[in-house]
Amino acid sequence: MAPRIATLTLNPAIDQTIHVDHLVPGEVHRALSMRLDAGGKGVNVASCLADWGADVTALGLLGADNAAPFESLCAAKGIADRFVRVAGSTRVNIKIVDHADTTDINMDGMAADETDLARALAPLDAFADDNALVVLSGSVPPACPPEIYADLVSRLRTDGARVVLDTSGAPLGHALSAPVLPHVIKPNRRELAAWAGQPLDTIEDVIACGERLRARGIELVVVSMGEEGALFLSDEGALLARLDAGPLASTVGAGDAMVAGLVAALAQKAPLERIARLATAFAVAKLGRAGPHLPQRSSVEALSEDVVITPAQKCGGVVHGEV
Ligand SMILES: Nc1ncnc2c1ncn2[C@@H]1O[C@H](COP(=O)(O)OP(=O)(O)O)[C@@H](O)[C@H]1O
Ligand SMILES: O=P(O)(O)OC[C@H]1O[C@](O)(COP(=O)(O)O)[C@@H](O)[C@@H]1O
Repeated sequence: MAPRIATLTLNPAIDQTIHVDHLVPGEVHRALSMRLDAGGKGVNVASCLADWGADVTALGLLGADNAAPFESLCAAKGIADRFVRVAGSTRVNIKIVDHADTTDINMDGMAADETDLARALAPLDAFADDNALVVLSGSVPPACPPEIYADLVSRLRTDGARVVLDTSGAPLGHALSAPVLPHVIKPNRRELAAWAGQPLDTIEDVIACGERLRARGIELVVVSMGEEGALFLSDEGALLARLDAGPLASTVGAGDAMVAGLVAALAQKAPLERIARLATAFAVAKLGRAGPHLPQRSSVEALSEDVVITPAQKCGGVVHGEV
């Protein structure tokens, strides 16, 4: 039986993407176009999984004053909307896209009190069992304890659920030093370096750091590295996966699409190479589109066949760090 999939987004965002020709700090710009997308990490993961054809339940907190884009997204894609509405507005994050880069300006978000958080998490109690796959994604709202993911991982794993974690900063630090660890993590290289407290300049550095985490008991460590691709580390080995992207519509949400792809593969109990292919195909497919959307499933499958997989031994060798 296919696992039931839920995403948790405690700090969602409406992404306001503004296209300009050439961004110059300090200058006045004329926008070429603007769009608004319901976003935030778990929302994007749910959206890509729904495009893939998976049944997915989205949990978290939404500001009641501007919940409409999230409601439309869930309705359009058949995502089960279990978000709790709270007084106020969900943050708006600014994404400035020019000919070369995407510049992100992310807000803190609405403060959430204990009652809000308890209400947002309550549906997980009924959801989490040994056939559940739960994705915990993104930053946490102001005033939310940074240990929240560490505590949740323990609670979900006690109930038998498999847990994928994609966060950064203090919430990641707490989750990685807790006694009970997530099954899967997907930091990007910068987030992993911040956790390690040292630069990870080479692929060997990234592998060594990922292997330290695996040695502590995380089953699958995926480190995304932008256009360099991503590293996938499990007890099946270490793979580097990469695919040239076509014209980039927006890099926002590429990491979330990658998480969606690895969840899609985990739901199929796929081996490591298939996980790496599908996760990379999801990410690259998303890069061609603005907003957290994928093309039809057959196109994503076709991309997955084109992904270039290199055993990590060939790109530097597996390094086993200290526990
Ligand atoms: N310019 C690019 N060319 C090819 N693949 C890319 C590019 N940018 C991102 N990707 C793919 O998307 C994945 C996630 O992107 P990344 O920027 O590392 O994540 P995040 O959004 O979490 O920072 C990468 O591992 C890679 O597979
Ligand atoms: O929760 P955070 O870390 O503040 O990030 C939120 C932002 O990240 C996104 O989820 C995109 O994330 P990725 O580009 O890492 O996939 C945006 O939709 C959102 O604005």
